Amino acid sequence: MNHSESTHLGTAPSQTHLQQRTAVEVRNASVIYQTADTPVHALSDIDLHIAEGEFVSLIGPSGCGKTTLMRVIADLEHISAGEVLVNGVSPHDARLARAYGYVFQAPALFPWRNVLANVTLPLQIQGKGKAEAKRIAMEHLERVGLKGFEGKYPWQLSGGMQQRVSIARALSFEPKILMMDEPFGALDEITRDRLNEQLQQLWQRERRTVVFVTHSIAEAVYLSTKIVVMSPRPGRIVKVIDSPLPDERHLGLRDTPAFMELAHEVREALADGHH
Ligand SMILES: Nc1ncnc2c1ncn2[C@@H]1O[C@H](COP(=O)(O)OP(=O)(O)OP(=O)(O)O)[C@@H](O)[C@H]1O
Repeated sequence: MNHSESTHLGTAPSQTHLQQRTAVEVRNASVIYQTADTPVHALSDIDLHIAEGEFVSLIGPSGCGKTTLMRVIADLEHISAGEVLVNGVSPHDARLARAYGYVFQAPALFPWRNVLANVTLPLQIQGKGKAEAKRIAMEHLERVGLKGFEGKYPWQLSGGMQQRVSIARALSFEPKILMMDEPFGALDEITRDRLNEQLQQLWQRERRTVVFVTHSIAEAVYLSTKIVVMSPRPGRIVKVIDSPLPDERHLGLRDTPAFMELAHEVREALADGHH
């Protein structure tokens, strides 16, 4: 297995202009969960570098530690060995500095609050005044295409719209890093395609660092500037692939040879991880 191998398939011209400041640095990190019977070695010797503004997907078989790696970066899980730095500080300090926005598989909205109140609540908890929280929330709801839906309740929205509310909520804090754990996994394929396209456009506009967990090769290839392929437990990085695709993407790109070639490379790396 070729641990942490980096392949450069060429660099899209616009990527050369990206700021290359480090967002996340993971060095030699391992995670062992202590359970009642045997310890579970979830991650082993992880080395990963994420530059500011990158869209990074973690892909691998079920149980390989994708969520664990994301949780380690986001200070939701402790490493058993190694080192993790986020914006040059520990994940804990990064969290205190409100570096993270989280979007999980289930939208986690309060059913008794309307869309606006779901987005304003954490802002108000953070100490923002009511009017300011509303202004920020409306701005972010508009960015995810939900202007006009602020008075609706979660049960009045489709799953895709609910997920867009949670994206607006995560972005309303202007987080440095957006952590997304299979955010579209529960949605039908057409909705998922649309949200992929919208997320790509959002990333285009804001160039925020994104760490994205997915099972889907197509999703990872379509969205990412960097694809991190992981092996079954204990989770290791099999390959890190820097995408040669242009930064600006439309869904039609999926039918191009360059897209298919990259998807093939990811599939091969996933298969290698099983050996
Ligand atoms: N709190 C915990 N205690 C014990 N074992 C755990 C704990 N959390 C995760 N694990 C185990 O660690 C391994 C990695 O889990 P993790 O959820 O990170 O994988 P994953 O790649 O995100 O999986 P999936 O794709 O199915 O969501 C799994 O074998 C899981 O059962």
